[in-house]
Amino acid sequence: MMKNKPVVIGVTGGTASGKTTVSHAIFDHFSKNSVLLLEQDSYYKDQSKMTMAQRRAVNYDHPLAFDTDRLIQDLKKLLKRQAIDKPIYDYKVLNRSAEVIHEEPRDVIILEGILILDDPRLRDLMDIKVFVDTDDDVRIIRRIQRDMRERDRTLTNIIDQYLTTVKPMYHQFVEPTKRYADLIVPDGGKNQVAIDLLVTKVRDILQKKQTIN
Ligand SMILES: Nc1ncnc2c1ncn2[C@@H]1O[C@H](COP(=O)(O)OP(=O)(O)O)[C@@H](O)[C@H]1O
Ligand SMILES: O=c1ccn([C@@H]2O[C@H](COP(=O)(O)O)[C@@H](O)[C@H]2O)c(=O)[nH]1
Repeated sequence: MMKNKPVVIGVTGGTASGKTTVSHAIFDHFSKNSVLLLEQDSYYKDQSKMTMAQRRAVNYDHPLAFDTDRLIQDLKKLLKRQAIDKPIYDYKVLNRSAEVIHEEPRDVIILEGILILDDPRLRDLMDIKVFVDTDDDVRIIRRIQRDMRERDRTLTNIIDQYLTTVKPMYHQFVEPTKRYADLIVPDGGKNQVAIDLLVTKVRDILQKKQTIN
């Protein structure tokens, strides 16, 4: 019997708004084999041919930093129930790793990233679009804590990057995509009502797809 098209949920918002936390909260409501988490960050362009100094100078908050064609190609494959080889991004060396993760198609795909609603081709593949809305001051505090702890960054480096690219790009490219969202979630992963609503909606879509076939 032909399998149904998977449900695609897009989760966006500024850096450190809580996208990953929300995505994991949704993920936890389903069995591991039925949900796939796809991070836009995995699709940063290959920078193997660049020096470390050149990598440090990249604007990682601009749509052109991503290999969006590959992301779209992979998402389309998953929608056709085909497996993909997902790239891995390493924030410490500012480049894609030489390895990939083999991912099997799943019933639910959660696509998470700062600029997933910027490209209409990606938007068109989503069933539900979510914007996690967190105040800028809270996000920069969280980013400082996280990037020092997990991404090998210094305070000076984080502040400099935030002021030169992260903040202006957020206002130019990320925040304007809020208009495309079906649901705006304040308070991210701690917003249990929003998480419950999303889980209910995904279950509803899955059930309808099963009934139709
Ligand atoms: N509601 C919250 N309250 C407190 N800390 C949070 C909350 N949501 C996320 N965080 C923390 O903030 C950091 C960034 O959250 P994350 O979900 O990774 O954001 P994003 O994926 O949008 O960059 C993480 O260290 C996470 O644990
Ligand atoms: O090499 C890199 C690649 C990305 N970034 C920053 O990451 C965030 C997006 O990730 P979130 O988990 O949504 O915060 C983006 O703002 C980039 O600036 C980086 O610093 N270095």
